[in-house]
Amino acid sequence: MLYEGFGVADASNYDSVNNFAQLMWPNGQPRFTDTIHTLATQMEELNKLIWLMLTDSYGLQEDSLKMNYKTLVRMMKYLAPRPGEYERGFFAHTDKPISTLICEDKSGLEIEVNNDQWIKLTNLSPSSFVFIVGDPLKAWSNGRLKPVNHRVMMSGDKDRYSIAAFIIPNEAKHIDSGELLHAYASLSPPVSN
Ligand SMILES: O=C(O)CCC(=O)C(=O)O
Ligand SMILES: [Fe+2]
Repeated sequence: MLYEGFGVADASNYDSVNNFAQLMWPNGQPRFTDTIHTLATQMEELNKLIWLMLTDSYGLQEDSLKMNYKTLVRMMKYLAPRPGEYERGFFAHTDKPISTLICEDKSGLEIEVNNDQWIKLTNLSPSSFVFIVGDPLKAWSNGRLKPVNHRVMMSGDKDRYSIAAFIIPNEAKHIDSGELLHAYASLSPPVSN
């Protein structure tokens, strides 16, 4: 198997992580719970900060990007490919959550910049996080924010580990920029896709 991963739903909620841990380890696993909960809380904070930077860069109020969400943390492992091979670890896609933060221990994440032209994100420091715009942010921004197509490609002889925090809307809801369109009207035109 080249790829495996598991996710913890609502991971910034201590009880939710604890319930998950008790399913996996009936005697509890406080260290796991503390680690995942702390990680999720901090990744959620970082995400909030980036949302603030987005609204601020459009000259909008802080609360104009107001969506109820939960944070799902997923830990992933990609096995090294056969020697000399360049192998797909995760198919090309855009993210359905509002936004995603990813950190990786070894490069592998690639983004599509033009039709079928891929760039590998390299030289990320171990403490770097990649912010990925999800499909709902495209709707929210009326096409200005572009959900980037991304994938994971594996090479070399080391396995790769990554951790993602997915910011998932609480309920399926129709997102459009609605009354914000007026605020956007004075901004640059929407990005065409
Ligand atoms: O493992 C990664 O770095 C990316 C995974 C990913 O894009 C996803 O789970 O949506
Ligand atoms: Fe993704």
